[in-house]
Amino acid sequence: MIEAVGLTKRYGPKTAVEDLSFTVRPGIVTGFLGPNGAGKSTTMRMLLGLDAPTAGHATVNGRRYADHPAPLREVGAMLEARAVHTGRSAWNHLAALAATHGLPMRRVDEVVDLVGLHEVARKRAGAFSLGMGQRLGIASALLGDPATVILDEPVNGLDPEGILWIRNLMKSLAAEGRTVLVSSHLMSEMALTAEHLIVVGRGRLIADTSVAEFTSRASVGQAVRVRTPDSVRLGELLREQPGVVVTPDQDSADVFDVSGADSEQIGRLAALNQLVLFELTPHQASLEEAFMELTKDAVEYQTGTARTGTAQRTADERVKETAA
Ligand SMILES: Nc1ncnc2c1ncn2[C@@H]1O[C@H](COP(=O)(O)OP(=O)(O)OP(=O)(O)O)[C@@H](O)[C@H]1O
Repeated sequence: MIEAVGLTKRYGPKTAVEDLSFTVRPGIVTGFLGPNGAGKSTTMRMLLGLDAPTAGHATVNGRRYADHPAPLREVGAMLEARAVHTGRSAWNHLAALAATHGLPMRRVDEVVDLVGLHEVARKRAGAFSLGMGQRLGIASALLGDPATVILDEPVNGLDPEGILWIRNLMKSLAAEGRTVLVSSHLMSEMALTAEHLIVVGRGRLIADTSVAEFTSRASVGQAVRVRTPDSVRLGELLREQPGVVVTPDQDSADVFDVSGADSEQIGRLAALNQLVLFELTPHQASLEEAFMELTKDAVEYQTGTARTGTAQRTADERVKETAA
């Protein structure tokens, strides 16, 4: 069990995390979700005692991380881009870690097998691919057989096979009764992996909800794809309507998505103003769109429609394909 109470972190005038309180329960995977810069890594660092909170506190199984006599047995963590670029072999790296923490050497072989690094365990870890590096990071996190596991963006940069492997690993760790907290900026990934979600934006709590609840709320949302040569004018008219959100398409100036108004309302508005329509297509808002809608005011470095852009969708689709 992880508990954060009023966690706050300021770097000079910059508030990275503000008054964040949440509980992470054992037995399920909890997704820690938020756009880039939302404060996920900073929060995780505070949970692990690597950053001192400006205010508030965090405990793991009732104690602050630093107060655990054998923290590696209590909490295993892999923080983002934690490079193990070293001349040591993977096995030696893990063995050194085990020796420092008084863990038995047989545990090194166990975790090497668990993460599928058996074949390359004696090779230099510095020459590892990103995926192998992630596996080694996870092996380090699991070395102490911890009751609590914290992983920062573990699927970043992985191929579909690696993503599937991490997803299944997290689920099995939770099924063993462990507390599993995993951060991501991809809603679709969390929908496939986590049961519960803690969503943050600009350092603040935006939602603390089950994935099922989030998904059912999100799938209610309808959007309409509009294609018109009068996109600027129609977009302006739609934005004047209460509750209507217009999202321009990245690839075509004639296309935009509308939520908060249905096809009939959009068609009538266009007719009233003598604007030409080429297409009106209702579609269900995807989970990713629902997440972006939820966090749209909390995105730190927004570049036009970048977060709805092609790269994001491609990653999203890849994850879905892997699940299929
Ligand atoms: N050491 C630091 N000094 C100053 N500002 C910092 C520091 N660490 C983080 N920040 C700022 O705090 C905010 C939260 O950063 P954090 O890395 O925790 O976000 P994140 O949700 O993990 O994002 P990402 O997914 O991009 O890693 C950002 O605005 C970041 O620039």
